[in-house]
Amino acid sequence: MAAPLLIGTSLKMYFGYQKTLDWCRQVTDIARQHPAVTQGHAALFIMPSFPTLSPVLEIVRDTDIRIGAQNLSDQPPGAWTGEVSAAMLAEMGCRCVEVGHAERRRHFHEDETLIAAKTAQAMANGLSPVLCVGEIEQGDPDVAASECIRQVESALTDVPQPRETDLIVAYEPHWAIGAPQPASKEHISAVCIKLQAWLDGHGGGRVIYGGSAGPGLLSRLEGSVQGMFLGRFVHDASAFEQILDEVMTLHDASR
Ligand SMILES: O=C[C@H](O)COP(=O)(O)O
Repeated sequence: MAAPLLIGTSLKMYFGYQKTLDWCRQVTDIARQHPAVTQGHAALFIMPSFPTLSPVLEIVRDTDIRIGAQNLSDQPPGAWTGEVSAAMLAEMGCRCVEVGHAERRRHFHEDETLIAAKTAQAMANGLSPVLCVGEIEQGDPDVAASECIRQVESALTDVPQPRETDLIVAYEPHWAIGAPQPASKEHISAVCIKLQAWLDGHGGGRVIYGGSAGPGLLSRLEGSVQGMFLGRFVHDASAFEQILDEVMTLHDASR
């Protein structure tokens, strides 16, 4: 059977505590009964804010939904006030963690050295990095693909080979994040196919797309991505169900 499509979301800092738990319960209820999930065609991950990780882990306890943090420290446990270690996230039951998101690069000045250290910390503790890469300005997809490959290579600098932890690469063109619509399907496909080919030759990993993604996009991408990294357009949890319906339709069409 083909690997399940990865359908994940970061809730960023949009929701409060109670709304996060309510939303996660809704999505978990959808996942429990949706054939795309129960038949193994979709694998879900959710990245809520730090204070909600523990109750959200409890909400998804009897499912295979992966929970991850939106950030981690680049350091092992120690005197780093206000930071959260990869070791603690793994101990809690997190299975993935976001690294290198455009908002952290832009607003928190995270540079490539820091992103490489965070990626290495994640992997050393068995957390799959959801490594976000993408070009800043809209332009030629070949140039964008080269830039993304360069960013992935840089992020993996400190990771020992062969890699022992799964890598998820989220292609998120900065200009398409928080926009009215995603990048064009031609642009996304051209970049993701090149990025995936590079990963296939360099230790593996799976490319998903994020940036104003919502219902309908996965179908339009016709197999050129291995999943979606969703934001605002799944804040209504029913959108998650629509995307899982698409996964099922794609699966049925491929038989
Ligand atoms: O983490 C998710 C991405 O940055 C996409 O967010 P967005 O779909 O709200 O643009």
